[in-house]
Amino acid sequence: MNDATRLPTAREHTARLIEALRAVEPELTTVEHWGRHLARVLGDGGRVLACGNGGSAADAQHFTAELVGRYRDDRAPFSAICLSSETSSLTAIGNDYGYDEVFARQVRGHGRPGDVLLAISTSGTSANVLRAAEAAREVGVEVWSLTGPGPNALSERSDASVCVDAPATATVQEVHGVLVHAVCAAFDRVVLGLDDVEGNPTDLLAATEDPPGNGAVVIDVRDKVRTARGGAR
Ligand SMILES: O=C(CO)[C@@H](O)[C@H](O)[C@H](O)[C@H](O)COP(=O)(O)O
Ligand SMILES: [Zn+2]
Repeated sequence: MNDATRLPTAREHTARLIEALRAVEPELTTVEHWGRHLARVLGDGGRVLACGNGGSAADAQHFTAELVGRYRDDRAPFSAICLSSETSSLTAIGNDYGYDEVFARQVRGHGRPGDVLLAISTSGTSANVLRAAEAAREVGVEVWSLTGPGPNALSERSDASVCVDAPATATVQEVHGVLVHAVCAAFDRVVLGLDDVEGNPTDLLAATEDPPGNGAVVIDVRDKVRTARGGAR
């Protein structure tokens, strides 16, 4: 059996993962930004949607569960829906409109301007995920994607994306899992007012990273964050 068809040993598998994690390091500022931006969107009553197929469906579901439940520390729940977990919607839409529409139709149903869609695809070419990204942009939902090597069709349909440059689907999925947790940690650092990696208190106002003049949103976030912290002022 030649090297292309041979399945890696556990040691080789782990070595490939370490290499892929090193390669994705320049993208970590993007996922930190996503976490901080989500704190503003969800704190203001917005919503995040997530979707993917197979292992990426599991990643999408894992992500939304961290936000509705909790990542590490206790806090208020936030609105996050995994479109791949809605079995009755998935089967009905798939049956009535075709599998390519299963996520897009849900995006049109749940998404509101300013919301975020996290679209996950290792190939970056799955038709139902591409349709979801297109539908999101049509209704004013921001599209972030986690993909394999890029650029690809999904990254080209996204407002921002992190493309993991690894040849194996399994490795890409494993790196996506790390990135999902990194987004959640950045989100919680803002919501819970925890120190950032340099030991500086995370400043909620700075975290919005929006130009001045959007005061109402910031105030709303502060209220939600106070609730998230259990009402402490
Ligand atoms: O988990 C795995 C492979 O590790 C599979 O279930 C894999 O997710 C499926 O083949 C998906 O259909 C792949 O879709 P995508 O990541 O290319 O969008
Ligand atoms: Zn898998």
